[in-house]
Amino acid sequence: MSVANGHFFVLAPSMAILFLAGLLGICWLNQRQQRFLLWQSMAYSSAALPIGFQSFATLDELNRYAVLIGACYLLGAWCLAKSWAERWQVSTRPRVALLIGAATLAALLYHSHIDQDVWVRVHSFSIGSGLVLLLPISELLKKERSKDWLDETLFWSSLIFTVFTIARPSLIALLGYTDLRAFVRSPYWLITLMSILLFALLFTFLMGAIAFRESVLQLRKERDCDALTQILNRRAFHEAAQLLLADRRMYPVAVLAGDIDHFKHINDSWGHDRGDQVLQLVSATLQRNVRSHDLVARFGGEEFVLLLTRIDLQGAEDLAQRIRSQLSADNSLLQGARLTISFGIAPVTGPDQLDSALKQADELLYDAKKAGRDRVHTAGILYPDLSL
Ligand SMILES: Nc1nc2c(ncn2[C@@H]2O[C@H](COP(=O)(O)OP(=O)(O)OP(=O)(O)O)[C@@H](O)[C@H]2O)c(=O)[nH]1
Repeated sequence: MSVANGHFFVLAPSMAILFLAGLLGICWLNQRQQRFLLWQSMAYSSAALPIGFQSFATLDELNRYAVLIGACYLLGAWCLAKSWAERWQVSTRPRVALLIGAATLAALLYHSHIDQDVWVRVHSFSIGSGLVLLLPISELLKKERSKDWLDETLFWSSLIFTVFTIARPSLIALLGYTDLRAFVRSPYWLITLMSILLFALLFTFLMGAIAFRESVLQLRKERDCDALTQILNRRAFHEAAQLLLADRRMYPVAVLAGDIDHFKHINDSWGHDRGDQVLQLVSATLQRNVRSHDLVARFGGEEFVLLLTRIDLQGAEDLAQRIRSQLSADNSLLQGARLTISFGIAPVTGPDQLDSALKQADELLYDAKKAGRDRVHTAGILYPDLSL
């Protein structure tokens, strides 16, 4: 690559990095949640400008603007560190980063205006940027890392890039490329450009893939979960229940239909917000009492459904009674009043029979309400008709 090959070719690497910056910026603008995309976009923009300038500059101009160029690269390194930190939820230690930046700029100033030495400048800049990148990595090492393969790849790529940033001048010197007189046409600059471009592509791919997966997970959660209580909604319950019921090892299975008693009265007396808190308390209590392979769902209003696996009807009834007594003992939300709930319980004998089991549990729940509420009615047991 040389200036003689035309302006476009010389500017191609910086344009490519600017293009990636734009791409990441657009991705961030679309949902404005994953800020690591924004920081990465800013990192690429900060690096693309000096790369473009250096592709044209003479050695004399490089000496004159060394501090400005260094400041842009350092800012880019800090933005990239910030994007990793944002993803890992760690600090970039801004004060330490500022100190490293100041020391690097001082070295660049000295070796560009007092004792001109391009090699020392190149080394100072590489070490300074590398140390800034190392800050979030060292913070991440203090806490437990995610075992997810994309996050693991991001961590190792970040570490390799940081080590490479620090050691790049020495590595290129090992190849014998130490002549920096015609800087922009030197093999040093070519190798540097190519490696920056490759890493920029790698990080764009990784961060893009992480952002895409997060968005899909978020959408799936919004589709499957009730917004207020964060438990399954009716549609997701049916989908998950069919999967569970197809596994013979899960039997015996019982379905519980639960309904908070006099919920309208709770809303009317304590307000709708308190009603919402009661719904959250009930769903938390239900979840606390079931096992990991059981299902808890809100079917709407104050109506909940549980699918309990590897449990007989007696066990399911004991569990419903336990939930009932835990809720009525908790008077944190309804001072001076008891929070009660009624349940109907029916067995499920196969995937095709879920709907009829739900219907039966609903009828038993209706009977429990009629019989005075705050009680559990289980299939196969005759209860006295208290409504008479
Ligand atoms: N706070 C709150 N209230 C809700 C929500 N969804 C439904 N409701 C209210 O829940 C109440 C349900 O009232 P009803 O169906 O009469 O039931 P109930 O008062 O519990 O009576 P029983 O079930 O017979 O004991 C209605 O007033 C709805 O407005 C919600 O998401 N939040």
